[in-house]
Amino acid sequence: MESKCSSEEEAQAQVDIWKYVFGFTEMAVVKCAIELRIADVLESHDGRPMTLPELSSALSCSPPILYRIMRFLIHRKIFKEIRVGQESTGYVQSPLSRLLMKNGDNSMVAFVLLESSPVMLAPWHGLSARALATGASAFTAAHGEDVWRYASANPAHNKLINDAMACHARVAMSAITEIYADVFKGIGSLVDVGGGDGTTLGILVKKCPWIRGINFDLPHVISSAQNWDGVEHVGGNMFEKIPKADAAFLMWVLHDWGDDECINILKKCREAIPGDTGKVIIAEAVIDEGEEDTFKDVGLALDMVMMASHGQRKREDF
Ligand SMILES: C[S@@+](CC[C@H](N)C(=O)[O-])C[C@H]1O[C@@H](n2cnc3c(N)ncnc32)[C@H](O)[C@@H]1O
Ligand SMILES: O=c1cc(-c2ccc(O)cc2)oc2c(O)c(O)ccc12
Repeated sequence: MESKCSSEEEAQAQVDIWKYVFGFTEMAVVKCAIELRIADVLESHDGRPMTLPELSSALSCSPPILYRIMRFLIHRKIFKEIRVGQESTGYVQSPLSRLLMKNGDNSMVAFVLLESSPVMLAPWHGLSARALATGASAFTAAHGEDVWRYASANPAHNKLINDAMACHARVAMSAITEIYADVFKGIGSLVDVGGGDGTTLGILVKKCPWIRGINFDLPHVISSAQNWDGVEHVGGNMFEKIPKADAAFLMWVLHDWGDDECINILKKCREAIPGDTGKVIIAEAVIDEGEEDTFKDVGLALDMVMMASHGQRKREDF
């Protein structure tokens, strides 16, 4: 059956296609804003607007180039421009630009730097080859080894991953401990399997001080993890043995793996917890096919990241 488009739809398509033609510019310019520390400098101006000469001098940037960068970011509502006196305008922060401050609350800087790193971008060029073949992930095709092996041999990339995961952990754990507080009642010890740098458990133990935390991850991740009160770090391989605890927690781990590997991880969790009272708590992004939820775009993008990086798909799809 032929589907007819209205002339308005066709006109809109002529506009929309440019979003994809120039899609990469958003990530690139946001990364540039982070590197220049635009949000940090504006924040240190005590909420007062900064004019172009003031901002370019504080950042040691060329004013005409900074003007164009700011025009782009303001159009996308990342920063705001307000009137200063009769003649001039100045730049100020927005809720979005505050997430681009290096040490801001809920900073997403580390996540942007991971996703825009050359190591992460290379596999995207092999996505169609991945769809046509049944072998390794696009990451392995691009770099010759899987993400975790690559990270263990490249400390700078390992840090990018762990810092990015910590960004997500801070946001996710503040919501999880608020909304699902009851899940953690009565748990004496909890092992976070693939827990990264321990941020997740650091936050959990602070909110639920009756829990003794065991942060379990690959040895190269544990060797650079930070210290957290009430959290012990253990290095190892979750496919071999997971430290014993009353409960096992898995966040953003199962979606990295295929079905057979997930079954093996879950079996190892089963061996680590008490047979009668043990709990396995799983925190994952869910794509709900039926409903339009606020984070649907993010979930679908994350699914593509899984496909490019690990070769997996979100499990609830099938
Ligand atoms: C996507 S990250 C999630 C980190 C953390 N759970 C979070 O949500 O912030 C997956 C973690 O699994 C860890 N991992 C991968 N293979 C592992 C293995 N065989 N044994 C233990 N941890 C592993 C990685 O090092 C990484 O820290
Ligand atoms: O957003 C990501 C990114 C990665 C990732 C990190 C480093 C690489 O060299 C490739 C991919 O991995 C993720 C992941 O495993 C996950 O569970 C969620 C998000 C991401």
